[in-house]
Amino acid sequence: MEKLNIVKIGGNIVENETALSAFTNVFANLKGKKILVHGGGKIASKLASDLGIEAKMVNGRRITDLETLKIVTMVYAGLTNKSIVALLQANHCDAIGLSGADGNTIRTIKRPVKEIDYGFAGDMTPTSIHNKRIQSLLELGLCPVFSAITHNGEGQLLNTNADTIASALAVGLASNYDISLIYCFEKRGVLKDIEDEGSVITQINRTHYSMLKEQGIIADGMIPKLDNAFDAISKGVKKVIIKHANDLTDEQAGTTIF
Ligand SMILES: Nc1ncnc2c1ncn2[C@@H]1O[C@H](COP(=O)(O)OP(=O)(O)O)[C@@H](O)[C@H]1O
Ligand SMILES: CC(=O)N[C@@H](CCC(=O)OP(=O)(O)O)C(=O)O
Repeated sequence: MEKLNIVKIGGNIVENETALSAFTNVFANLKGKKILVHGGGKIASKLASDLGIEAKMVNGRRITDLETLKIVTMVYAGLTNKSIVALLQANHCDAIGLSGADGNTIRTIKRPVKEIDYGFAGDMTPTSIHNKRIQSLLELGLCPVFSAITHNGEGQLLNTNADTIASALAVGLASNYDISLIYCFEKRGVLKDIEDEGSVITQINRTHYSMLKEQGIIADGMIPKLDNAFDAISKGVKKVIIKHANDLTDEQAGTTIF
């Protein structure tokens, strides 16, 4: 099977001009078929605060009311997505920026209200990913760049966690490609001690993860990231790695999920 790299970059890289420029340069030069997924949560929270709207997060997920949905759509599917595409184009990577509504590439359902009402948050279903459409973009030689905005097929935009989008794309395309799913962020990998960049856990399985979560060593945004990573591995994705954005091409770097 042909190889496909699906790379996700987090908010700390996206909001840092120098880091983003260095990352897009390296990503643009990756050989073969590739997809980029980006977050931008920090920029959205800052803009919301500037506009007098308080960002509300529960378990690493944003509560997305109607006003917040407008902000995240402007930030993720607008400025952030187009800036990244322009940087990739400047590096001779033929990128095309997408929300899930574009080409109906990712259709989600509004998260049902249980104990918490997450508002306009979109959840994946087994048929969310339009693999044929995405495959045809890849066959055209384009590099799809996905923002964290999806749609429900009935005119409603929805906010979907970017780690989840990357994992769902990898699972959805796993029958067509030999996939490496790479989560890039601002640390060297999953760390035993969050203050020590030298304490990278090189390999992690579910049992080890549960133990470290119980001990509070793995916390915050790393929990949904690892949940998505294990979900991908259990559903046929060959390789899932969490690493520093500067280490994208370093095969030895980061934490491998198994
Ligand atoms: N054991 C750990 N190792 C590395 N990062 C961790 C760990 N526990 C918690 N974290 C936190 O998880 C964050 C990554 O999640 P998140 O902020 O959602 O990143 P992103 O925007 O890249 O998806 C890191 O910035 C770090 O603060
Ligand atoms: C529903 C939900 O939580 N969506 C995320 C989407 C952006 C994201 O995932 O950004 P990072 O990768 O930078 O965290 C949010 O609005 O924060």
